[in-house]
Amino acid sequence: MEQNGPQEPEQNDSEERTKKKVLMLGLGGSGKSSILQAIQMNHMKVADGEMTPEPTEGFHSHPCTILLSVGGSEKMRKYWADFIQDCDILVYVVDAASDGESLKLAGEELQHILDDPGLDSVPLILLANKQDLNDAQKPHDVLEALHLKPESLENRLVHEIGTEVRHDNEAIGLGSFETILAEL
Ligand SMILES: Nc1nc2c(ncn2[C@@H]2O[C@H](COP(=O)(O)OP(=O)(O)OP(=O)(O)O)[C@@H](O)[C@H]2O)c(=O)[nH]1
Ligand SMILES: [Mg+2]
Repeated sequence: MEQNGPQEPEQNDSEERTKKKVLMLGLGGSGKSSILQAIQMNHMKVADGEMTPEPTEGFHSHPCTILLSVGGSEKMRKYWADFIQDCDILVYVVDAASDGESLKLAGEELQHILDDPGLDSVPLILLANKQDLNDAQKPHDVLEALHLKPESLENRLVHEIGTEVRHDNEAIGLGSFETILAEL
């Protein structure tokens, strides 16, 4: 196909391979897209404050990280397993204010993923999102409510972080999330 616009810069494959691949999963409506958007907005705010001529690139193209989020509807969950190849860090987002049934389902879906041998010993970051809501459970209680097999957690690093994203993209907890990501 004929290209009118400027040529895309050639992708440096070896550079891409050194980036950590972070897979973000979670049931539909848990807040994955909101979290990604808030992270991108925060990076741009930093760029504005520093009078950088161009906005800082969003989290998707963070220098050391490729963050991939996959939809969590029932239809999309069938494809989760297709994305876990070469995943270095798994991020699981849970609506901490959801009812017992939804937490149970969130736990079953995560257990299914953790049972995949490809994810053996891959670190897990649990984001207990929607902490702003009155009935939100604390991160550790959310982890307990997922009823994961103890052996699934024994052989991997697990971090639990409470997060909240407001409509104006004001976000709490994402700073700790990014710090942990950078350290893993
Ligand atoms: N109160 C509150 N609402 C949130 C928070 N995070 C996300 N939401 C809301 O929850 C709804 C679902 O958020 P999304 O970010 O679309 O969820 P998702 O995980 O990307 O959902 P799928 O793409 O369907 O898998 C939206 O209405 C968000 O505004 C939060 O921390 N607190
Ligand atoms: Mg989404």
